[in-house]
Amino acid sequence: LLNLCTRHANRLPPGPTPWPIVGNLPHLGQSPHRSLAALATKYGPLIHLRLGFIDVVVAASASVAAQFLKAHDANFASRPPNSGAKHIAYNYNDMVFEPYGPRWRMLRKLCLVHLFSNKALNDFRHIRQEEVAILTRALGGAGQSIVQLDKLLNLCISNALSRVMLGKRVFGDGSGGEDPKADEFKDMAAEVQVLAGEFNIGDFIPALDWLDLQGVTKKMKNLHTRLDSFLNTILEEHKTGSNNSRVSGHNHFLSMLISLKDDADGNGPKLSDIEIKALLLNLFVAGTDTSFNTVEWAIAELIRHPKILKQAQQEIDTVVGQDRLVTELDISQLTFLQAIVKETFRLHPATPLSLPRIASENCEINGYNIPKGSTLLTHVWAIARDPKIWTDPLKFQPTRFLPGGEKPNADVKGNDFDLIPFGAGRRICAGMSLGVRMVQLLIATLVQAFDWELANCLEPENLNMEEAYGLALRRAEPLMVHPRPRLSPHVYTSG
Ligand code: HEM
Repeated sequence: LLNLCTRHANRLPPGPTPWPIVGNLPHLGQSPHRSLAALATKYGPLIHLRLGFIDVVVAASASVAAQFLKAHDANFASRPPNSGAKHIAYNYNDMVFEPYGPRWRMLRKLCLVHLFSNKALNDFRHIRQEEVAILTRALGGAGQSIVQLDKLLNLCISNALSRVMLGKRVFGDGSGGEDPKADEFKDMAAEVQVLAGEFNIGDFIPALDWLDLQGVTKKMKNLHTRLDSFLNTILEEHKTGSNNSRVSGHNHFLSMLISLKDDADGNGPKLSDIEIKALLLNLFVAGTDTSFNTVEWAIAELIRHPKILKQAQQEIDTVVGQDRLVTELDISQLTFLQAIVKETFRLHPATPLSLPRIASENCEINGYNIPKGSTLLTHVWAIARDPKIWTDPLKFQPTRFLPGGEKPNADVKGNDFDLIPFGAGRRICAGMSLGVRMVQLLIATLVQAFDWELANCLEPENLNMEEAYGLALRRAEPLMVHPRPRLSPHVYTSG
């Protein structure tokens, strides 16, 4: 019996047979999230792969994810070493890749208190609403021109974030027009997501790291230089007081970070310039792409489902009317709209494989051995499409979240493992509260204020809904649209 138990506990989860040296890297293909989902269908919801010399386990069902992120969360509270953290995120001097411990806790607390607590979110609500109103004016004034929605969404979200973090807009003058600097930043943030999502061979076969076979390291270093120069300008402006924005003041996140002092025993949260830049980088990169991709996917789905769009517009018209824009305070009354947001998070989760975690110690999950040092990938995307949990999982069907539907009480906040777009456990998305508010407000406003037509007379059923894999799951083709205003004209000109 003892023998049997020992053998059982030493067994790795099932998975495809690894090739020599490269292991299962060739199994990942162009869309690793889809390949891993297919492997989970074949081998079961807990699979093991060997990527180069690294053990990787994939949690592809709600119950397996709960085993890792609830029952064994303490053992998976850090992230594995990777070239993105080294070359882009200031050699692990950031928060996203900081190992679980006192410094990580300190950074998270700073963000929670100053950015993401209910108080902070309420204090800065007017900023989000002002930026969304600016976006609405820009879209309302588009006339016959074609709008690339993700660009304007990025501008809006980046400015809402930067007004809170830096006391000013980073892009544009607030008139809602396009800005080449914003385009450049958007491209850089998108590149971070693509490069960070790459399975870089050097991360898995250390002996090959120096060869940089895919050219990823070179691209990362180059990108880092550009991002660093962007962040240096921001930091210098603040230090020399040349921040001449109309909305500057000193009551913002960066001024607080700069003014932190050591406590008496020198252990206080004093941050170096590098640590400050790394944290700003984390927040901008993690906060912009995730949010605007989600909103872009939602509008694409609503264009393909005009009845659902109409129903959502009717709900908002009833609660808010057509003479003012919807606000964050209205959202609690918009149950159908909330269901649309949940359905978008389900079908198009911003980070399909979440962010990786690492096993600090050996542990046993579902009777399988998970070796110390294994990378855990939580397959948020596959869980949200699991046919054992969801009826017609590929259908965009917000009613599933309404009373009488299959999941009337599901929440996206890490409590219900069937739907974990923000991850779960100790390391759950730090900016979830802001992300949810921003995405809800943006989708509600775009639904309320416009009817949507696709550019070039494209029929909704022909809209390309393919994904482009990255750490954040973008649309393969950006959504090109004509927004048609549907509210009283003064709504698009006032404010
Ligand atoms: C649609 C919106 C968003 C989605 C779907 C999303 C998703 C995620 C996910 C899945 C993780 C990994 C969680 C885990 O390991 O279990 C994460 C981490 C993180 N997110 Fe988000 N996120 C969003 C918005 C934001 C925003 C707005 C911010 C900040 C401005 C942000 C900042 C972060 C940070 C700092 C981490 C790392 C947390 C840590 O390691 O302790 N995210 N996010």
